[in-house]
Amino acid sequence: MNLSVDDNGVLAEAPPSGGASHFGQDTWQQLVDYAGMLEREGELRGLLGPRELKRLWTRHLLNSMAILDFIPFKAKVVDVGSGAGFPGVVAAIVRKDLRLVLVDSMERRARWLNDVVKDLSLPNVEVVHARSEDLVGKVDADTVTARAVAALRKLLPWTMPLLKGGGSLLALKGARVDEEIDDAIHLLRKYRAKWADVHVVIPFGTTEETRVLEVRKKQTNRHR
Ligand SMILES: C[S@@+](CC[C@H](N)C(=O)[O-])C[C@H]1O[C@@H](n2cnc3c(N)ncnc32)[C@H](O)[C@@H]1O
Repeated sequence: MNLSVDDNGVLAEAPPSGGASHFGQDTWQQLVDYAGMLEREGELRGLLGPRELKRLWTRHLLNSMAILDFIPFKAKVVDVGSGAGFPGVVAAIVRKDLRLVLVDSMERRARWLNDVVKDLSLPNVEVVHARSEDLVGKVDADTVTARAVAALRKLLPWTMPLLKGGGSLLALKGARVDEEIDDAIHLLRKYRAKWADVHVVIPFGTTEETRVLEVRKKQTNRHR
């Protein structure tokens, strides 16, 4: 692991090399600026513990990128339980074609997310302070994302009603994702899942496998 001490004496993981040529200079600079905000304020504002700062890039920023290839071009994305901004803020920075709604039920986290949007000038992001359950009938997303929010059996009722027919839930999951799927089989049927698939990804700049659970919602029947 590559650690560095910043101007404020915070011990944090350094960004991986090659980011600017992979993502483009401006995008990479925004990611570095976002990491800087988290290093300065993340612990103070109750977003990340000191242990997490030591793996801010690999465990959080780069890990969040695992979902990006599964989001359609120009999709409307709802990130449920964004917290510090994972994966929603990372998606907004790297994929400028997307429109993102970052949802968190905790007011101080919604405030943090609004500060990030303002400081990084992210025009494609809206922050909503709400429980995802309260948004049913108010949003119609192509993609819903979630990381470290709840086990699938809880997540399905919170997220599937926010999706339009043919849309996908993309959840970053740990190694026990298959058990979570087994545990939620009856709910997959109830919430009109067409299929569920696990994509194993090694995100840019990391060496560890990450699992992206994709649950595709059935198309809505059209009556003529
Ligand atoms: C463990 S944190 C994970 C945050 C972020 N996704 C990450 O990966 O670091 C879970 C977040 O989900 C939020 N949350 C929990 N239940 C929620 C719900 N029903 N609707 C919206 N947000 C919720 C919490 O406030 C918290 O910020």
